[in-house]
Amino acid sequence: MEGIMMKTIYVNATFFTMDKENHIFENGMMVVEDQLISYIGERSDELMVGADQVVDLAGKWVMPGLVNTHSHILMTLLRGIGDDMLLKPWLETKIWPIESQYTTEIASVSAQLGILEMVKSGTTTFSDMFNPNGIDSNVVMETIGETGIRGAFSYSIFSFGTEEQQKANIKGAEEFSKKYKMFADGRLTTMVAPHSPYACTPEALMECVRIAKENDLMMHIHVSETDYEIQDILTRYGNRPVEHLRKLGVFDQPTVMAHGVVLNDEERAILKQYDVRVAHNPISNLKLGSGVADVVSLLDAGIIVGIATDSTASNNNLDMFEEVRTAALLQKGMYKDATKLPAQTALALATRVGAEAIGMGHTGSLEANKKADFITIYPYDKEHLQPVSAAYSHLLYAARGSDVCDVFIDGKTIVKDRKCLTIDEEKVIAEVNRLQKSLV
Ligand SMILES: CSC[C@H]1O[C@@H](n2cnc3c(O)ncnc32)[C@H](O)[C@@H]1O
Ligand SMILES: [Zn+2]
Repeated sequence: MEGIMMKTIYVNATFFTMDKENHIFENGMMVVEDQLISYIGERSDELMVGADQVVDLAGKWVMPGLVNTHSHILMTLLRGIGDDMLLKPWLETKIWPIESQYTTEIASVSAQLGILEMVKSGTTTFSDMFNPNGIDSNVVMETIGETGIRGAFSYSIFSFGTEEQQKANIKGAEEFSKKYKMFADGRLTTMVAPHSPYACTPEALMECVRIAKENDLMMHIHVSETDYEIQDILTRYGNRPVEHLRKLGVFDQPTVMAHGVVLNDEERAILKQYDVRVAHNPISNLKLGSGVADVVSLLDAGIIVGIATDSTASNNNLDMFEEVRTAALLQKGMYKDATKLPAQTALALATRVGAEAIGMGHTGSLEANKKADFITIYPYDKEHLQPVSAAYSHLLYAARGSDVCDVFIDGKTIVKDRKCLTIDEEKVIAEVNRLQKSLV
């Protein structure tokens, strides 16, 4: 079919566009030409002319695929390891020692399991950081490419080990970032990902800025996750993390900072000034006992915020429906004000705004000229989605990842009737269980 334009028309569904006006088209129509949406709106017989395929969605809800702005799919095999620990001992006594045993096979299978879980729960775009220690990242990237998902996959930089090892780490990150900047038909890209201000020296952070600048890449970094981190950076460098990174030039490049749990007004003003985006990981922050990010204040300050799961070792699932619901409920509870983070705003953070946060504004909403990345839910046979009349509310407050029926990315069917067409589900599950035994 190469070179031939395919025009597919989706009808008989309710379309939640998640565009800025939050249009909803009941019994609407969406036209997809190759990878792009060319029309979304009321049903029009005129536009049916020349269609290669008309798909009857039989009463389903259609919304843009969810956007997970901060994940670690290579850690999916670590689900259930290191529960009930604070971040520092969790990383230092559990996660990093286990990651030092990683092989390329473990990394690839973990990535497949993570993506399988993501797509089957409605995520079509993700932004990930991985620990490259001991693995062939080319193999992992090829594996990810085959799944059909969209996203950014970032080779992390840590200032650990000998000087030689640190140099090799930075060199590896630079080569990887360049090689895969435009990969898998443009679905996959890279960012430059220093782990954090506490795991990277100022010199390493400045090298990251250089790589990002020279290659026109975004930065992705864990920042201001815990009180401990604030004190640690203050003691080591005389400034809190945001000011420390600002001074080193990190925010001169478009940056996504994961967490932002511990921020003051002055820091929010800096983030706004430098257009730093925040990936909010509510469940991971709760589980690691880090706290609750003040999303309302971030949004009030005009900062772009996306929603994220972090890894299955601190979550412990990749269900973005659960994540965004938790995000909304936490702000209401924290402010003792039920009007905070209402359904439409929260869902926008998990779709269109999240996509913008990670520099992927070409996806995240159902609009003409955007990528055809969308998911369907059939509500009529699900008790928890009745009565169907309050659909918008249900998407935030009642829906689950397991409600997702079909997933389309770049106009291609990735999941059909809850079966992933690009990943051998049974094989991955068997391999995960075999490999996990070799790790612990
Ligand atoms: C930066 S590459 C991925 C690497 O980061 C570690 N990690 C996972 N979750 C967190 C978190 O919430 N804060 C800090 N570091 C985290 C883990 O070692 C991953 O492999
Ligand atoms: Zn993380």
